[in-house]
Amino acid sequence: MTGRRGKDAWTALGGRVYNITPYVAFHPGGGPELLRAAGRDGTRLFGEIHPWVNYEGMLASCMIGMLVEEGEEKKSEMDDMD
Ligand code: HEM
Repeated sequence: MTGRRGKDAWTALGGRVYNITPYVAFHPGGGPELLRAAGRDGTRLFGEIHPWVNYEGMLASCMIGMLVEEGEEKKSEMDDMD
């Protein structure tokens, strides 16, 4: 609950969306620094600071899904059943 209005903070990295909330307290660069990427695509910011960090491994259990462009959402068969 470190995002805006008491919600979880999400970011996108390399085309994947992560809930970074559980990691905020552990980020070596500090919580506020990490949260600069919250609510947006953090790929460029991340790469400017530490491109060598293996975020895919570190945040594997925090992954939510793939980032898609607006209007690009794939409709699932489940929607048709509604
Ligand atoms: C979202 C995923 C992120 C992960 C998994 C992550 C992970 C890490 C790790 C492992 C380090 C230590 C690196 C080292 O000592 O070689 C670090 C340091 C740092 N991170 Fe991140 N980071 C993330 C995002 C960000 C973002 C978005 C920013 C800035 C906007 C940021 C800013 C920093 C800074 C400034 C340090 C350096 C701290 C120091 O050397 O004192 N990080 N991060």
